[in-house]
Amino acid sequence: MTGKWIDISQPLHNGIAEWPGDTPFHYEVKFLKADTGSVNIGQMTTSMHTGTHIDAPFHYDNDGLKVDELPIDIYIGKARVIDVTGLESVGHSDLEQIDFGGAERILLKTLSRPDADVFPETYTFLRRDIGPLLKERGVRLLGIDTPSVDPELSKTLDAHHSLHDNGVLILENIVLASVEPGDYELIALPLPIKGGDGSPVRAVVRKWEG
Ligand SMILES: N[C@@H](CC(=O)c1ccccc1NC=O)C(=O)O
Ligand SMILES: [Zn+2]
Ligand SMILES: [Zn+2]
Repeated sequence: MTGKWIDISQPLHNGIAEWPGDTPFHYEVKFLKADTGSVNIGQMTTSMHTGTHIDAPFHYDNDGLKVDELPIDIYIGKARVIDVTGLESVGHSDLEQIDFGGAERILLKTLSRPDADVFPETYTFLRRDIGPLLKERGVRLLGIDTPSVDPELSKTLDAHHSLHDNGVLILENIVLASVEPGDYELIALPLPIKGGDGSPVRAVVRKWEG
């Protein structure tokens, strides 16, 4: 018996918090069935970095890969959820003693972003020494339950670059409040947006039955 799928995505709705200054998420039914005679047709406006999403390296590197160029196998497979609650930041020294179990994907549970509708004043961020450790352990995807792997006011995006320089892709704004540490199967596929700097994803996990 395989476990139930758990949705770890932030529901997208008018009122979800965008990155400060960025495009707000908006969805509306633009054409009503009453008017078209046959169908309701919705329209959505969004930043690529609102809600649960992946960053394409092009987001922070003009020469980086775009969404449609990323390998999809990164976003499907075994992932280990690691509890890092209570830490102001996470780096090499916080993770070096932790067993990743050979997982190519790790999901960090910080619980530092309690409400998807409010952009947090502070949240747990990653330090620049994290990339080499993850590479050494064979990690290819880092997921986190915060709006960014870097602090809000960072202009140098040290954590984004440290991960990128070490071949680790990034998944942000996942919801891990009801997910216990352990091994899971993850699916978090980006949309094939040509030239995209990122993409919303529907992220789901279920307990790994290895
Ligand atoms: N790095 C964040 C987003 C980000 O930094 C951002 C998003 C929209 C508008 C401005 C942003 N950063 C500005 O310095 C992310 O990856 O989602
Ligand atoms: Zn992003
Ligand atoms: Zn990011």
